[in-house]
Amino acid sequence: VTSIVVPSQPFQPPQPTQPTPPQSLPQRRPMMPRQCPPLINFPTQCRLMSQCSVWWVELIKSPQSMCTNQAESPYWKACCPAIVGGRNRIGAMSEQSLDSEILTVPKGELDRVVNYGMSEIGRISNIESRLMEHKDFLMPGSTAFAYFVNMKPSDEAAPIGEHGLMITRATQKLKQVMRLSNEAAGIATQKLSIKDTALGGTCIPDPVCRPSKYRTIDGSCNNLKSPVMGRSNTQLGRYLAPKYDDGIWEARDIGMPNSRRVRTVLAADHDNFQKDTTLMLMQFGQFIDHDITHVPVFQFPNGSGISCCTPEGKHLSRDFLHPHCFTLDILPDDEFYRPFRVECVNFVRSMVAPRSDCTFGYAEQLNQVTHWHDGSAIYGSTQAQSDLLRERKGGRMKTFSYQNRQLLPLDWNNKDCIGFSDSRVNQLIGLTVMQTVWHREHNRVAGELSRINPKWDDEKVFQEARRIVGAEMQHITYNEYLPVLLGRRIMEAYGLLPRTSGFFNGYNDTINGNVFNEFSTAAYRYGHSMVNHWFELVDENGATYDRMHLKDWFNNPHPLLKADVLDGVMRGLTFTNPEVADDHFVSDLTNMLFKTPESKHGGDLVAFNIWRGRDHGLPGYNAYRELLGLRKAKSFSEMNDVLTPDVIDKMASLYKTPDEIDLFLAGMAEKVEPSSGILGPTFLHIVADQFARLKEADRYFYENGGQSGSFTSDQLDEIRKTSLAGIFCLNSDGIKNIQPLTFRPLSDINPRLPCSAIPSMSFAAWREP
Ligand code: HEM
Repeated sequence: VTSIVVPSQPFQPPQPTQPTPPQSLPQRRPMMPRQCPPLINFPTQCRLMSQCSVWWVELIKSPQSMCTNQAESPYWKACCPAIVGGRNRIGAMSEQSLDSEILTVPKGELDRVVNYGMSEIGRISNIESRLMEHKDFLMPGSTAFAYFVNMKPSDEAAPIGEHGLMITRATQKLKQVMRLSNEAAGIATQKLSIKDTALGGTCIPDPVCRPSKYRTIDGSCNNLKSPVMGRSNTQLGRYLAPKYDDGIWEARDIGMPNSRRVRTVLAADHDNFQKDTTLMLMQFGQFIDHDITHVPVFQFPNGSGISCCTPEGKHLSRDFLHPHCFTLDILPDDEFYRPFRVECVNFVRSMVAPRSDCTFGYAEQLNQVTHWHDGSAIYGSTQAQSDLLRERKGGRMKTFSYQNRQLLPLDWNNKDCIGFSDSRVNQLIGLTVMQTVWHREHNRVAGELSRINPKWDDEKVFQEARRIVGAEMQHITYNEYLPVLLGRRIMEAYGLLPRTSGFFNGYNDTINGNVFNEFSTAAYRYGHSMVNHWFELVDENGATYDRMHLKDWFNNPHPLLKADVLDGVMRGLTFTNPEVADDHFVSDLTNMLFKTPESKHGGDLVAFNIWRGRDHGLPGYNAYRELLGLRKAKSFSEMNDVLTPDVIDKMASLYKTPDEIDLFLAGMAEKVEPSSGILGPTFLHIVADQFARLKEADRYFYENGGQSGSFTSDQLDEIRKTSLAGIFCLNSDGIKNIQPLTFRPLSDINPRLPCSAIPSMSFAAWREP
């Protein structure tokens, strides 16, 4: 199946769309062909550079394919083939079907276990009162507190997590009273509904869906047959059933090697730069991750963070340990932590969600943001969050105006940027820059819409602007970002390539559009490996004038008050190469994560990723090899198809059997095939499949035709002119030059150009008579 279709028309020179601007393009201009040459035997047309981004690998070898002609159009262009189609994906991973025995449980017994589950909340609350008296909560200023801020449940998530916990505890009791095997306890119990029990009130009611051109804020009513699909505060999906120690929720821990040790042996800090991408790939990747997934951890009822270790990094006595602690042990031979005498690192278990089908069964983790790629990182994932972010004038979002620059609104203490759209917004400067730029883009679009449609009220302008901004984000993701991450071959196989024209008609309401646990807890954390030691601040001439070391700037957005920082960071992201996505990570993340000015050391994000995988019961790497059609390894050496002998030897020194190997680091260590983007096969397929779900299962996907939220074809053609470079030109403080493809480094085909050579959409197609 191919989605590349030969255009039936011979090459037509493009029609000028705008008058020629006064700015001139760089002197070293590639050749301008009179007729577009074929590219790997496909006929081509002269298109905007951003619309040729999936052909980067070929274009870079074929500079004669550049076709910018200022007499016709001010924009930077290349000759590349048309892409139409994008249906019938052949690459597909499916959820494991769970066959199980039928359980018959007398009603009285069910009621008893349900009461037990409910009483657990009271028991935990008693423990919590004692711990609060003992001051076992996290204090601002500590690394553990800074970590907690990024993992904090929203007001809406906290009670739902409590519901999930009651059901999980009831299932654990059911296992005990019925003497069930691990498998039966986690899987067969899913045939038992909780609807007619005292926990029935925790079942997620189906919302009443009205036909609408706009997405709901909480993501519900996207799939009309399954209106809760993708809603915020619902469970993650899974490809494979979990391997919890008790089959239900006990973390996968028995007999497993220490996760910090796994990290230090397998993943050293070692700089190696990915030459054909920019650090923007890392930063955009994190931003869209925050749009689709955020699993919070448990907290105290008053919103304080749970402390699982003493402030000096020692273990608490059992009497003072919160039941949701899953502390990370530091072994005595740990070279980094030993001088600080740290033995214990704070780690709290992820919140669990009631199962969407309202049954007993193994625990599923809670996603507190909408699963859809819908801009929820800008707009919030609940009505209350959205309400707090809106200005209620002209369809705008609130801003904090500082020296005539529009920044993100401040939090209650007037200290940091507000976290209603996403509580992780202050985590690092690059992310706050990204959030700010997209926030501004909303207000820019709202301004343009109000200008051409002065009769529209605040609500209409807000919803239309949100719809357009969501579409722009999706377009950049599928058109510019994913092709770099996955490569064109996998993009084609999974039907991910965006079309050059026309609608996508592959909406499928039978596909589960939720984010999957394997994606959020392992595969999509690939981006942690691409993080650099610092953010460079670069000026308009391309010179680096400052560096912000990651370890010194966690959770500190204040530099953005300085006039040149937003643009400086943005330019830095487009100028710098990231670290290679592999099994190496910078020490700023592996020893210094969330270090505060008061502390000398921080946490280890890679050890946390491994630990989180066990908290979520993710099966081992070998199970995913089998799922993806690689050979299930009986011995370590059988993994030599995708792992190097060095990695295999290290794994054999840590794990007893191949089945134990944690998914995250094995996925990162896999060899990358040429033409398969930047990920090894396991993560490549998990990520591709997730983005295929987010496309095909999303009724509001921007390219869809024939749906209530579909754009007109004229509008869609305008959205297709959007590029990340264009978004930066329009929303920076004063960026004047940028390369057209910001995920790719500067080159002859991707030079720094004046912003006037980067197109942006016109709003005429939104004008209402
Ligand atoms: C300096 C940059 C970054 C920092 C400091 C950071 C930090 C974190 C932290 C603390 C967590 C939670 C760990 C836990 O489970 O306990 C996390 C989760 C995650 N990170 Fe990152 N991250 C960074 C960049 C990225 C990038 C570039 C990507 C992807 C391209 C990414 C993807 C993810 C994903 C998918 C999760 C899981 C989110 C969830 O489901 O809750 N991160 N990150």
